[in-house]
Amino acid sequence: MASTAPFAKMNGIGNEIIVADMRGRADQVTAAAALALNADAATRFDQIMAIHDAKTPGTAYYVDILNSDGTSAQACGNGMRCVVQALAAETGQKTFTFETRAGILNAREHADGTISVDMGVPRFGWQEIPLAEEFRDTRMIELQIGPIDAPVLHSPSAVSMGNPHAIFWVDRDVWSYELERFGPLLENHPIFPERANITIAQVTSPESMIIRTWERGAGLTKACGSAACASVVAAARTRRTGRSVSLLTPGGGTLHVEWRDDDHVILTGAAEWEFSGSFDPSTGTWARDTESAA
Ligand SMILES: N[C@H](CCC[C@H](N)C(=O)O)C(=O)O
Repeated sequence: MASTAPFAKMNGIGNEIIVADMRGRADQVTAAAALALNADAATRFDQIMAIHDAKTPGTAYYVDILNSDGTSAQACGNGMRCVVQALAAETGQKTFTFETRAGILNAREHADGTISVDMGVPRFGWQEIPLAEEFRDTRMIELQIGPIDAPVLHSPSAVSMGNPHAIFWVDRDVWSYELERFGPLLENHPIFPERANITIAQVTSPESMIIRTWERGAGLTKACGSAACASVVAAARTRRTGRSVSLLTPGGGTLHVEWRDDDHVILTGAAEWEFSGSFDPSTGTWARDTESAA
């Protein structure tokens, strides 16, 4: 059995996150450990954020991201806020430079406790998202679900925030769509060779929208930060909103996204610690710290 690693169960406005401290060790959190942790109600999660020693000079840590089905993700905005809160509490530092599969990423904890993550620049090319076939204009791609002559969802915008996203624009209440039924079909649609995170978005003003996301590799979640970023970028690109938007998410929490003039997308919101423990990164066997809150 490998030695155990400390972890914190946290959430980013309801997005269930495990922050795993893998610093000073060479092993990785395995897919088997992810599946085991997710199978236990106490540690059920959407993403594991595994903090490793830095690989690249100029960065403080490398963060490896696993979905609850054991697959890897390039980006996780809500999870990054949890990582920042955990490291800020430990070190007293407020700003961090991380590396993820999607590249270098800066983040900052503000005086009010909210955290902003620079999610980098969005990509719109069909090969970059990626899509399986050429679409010159990814503001609206041909894809629909439901009856052929009366589709329930159709013509999404596609965006990469380091990870693939499709945003379906809806006029009705986002809760009136059976995302739990359509999500898996769309996530695995052949148009998305690396699968995709599927969001339905209702624009309520030039500065606000309501979103629900079916996450690739995790299913329905209470919030998805990279989907919030993708939604705002896609809405601004299609003139549905401006570039600074508040998003209401299914858990009831709000995220703020700003698509800056320098093309970077900044995600801001809260993060919350729930309890701490230690776990075996190869098997997922875990125990709660005795001094940890309930
Ligand atoms: N919850 C995450 C997104 C995880 C994305 C993941 N499901 C994937 O791309 O496979 C967030 O806050 O950005």
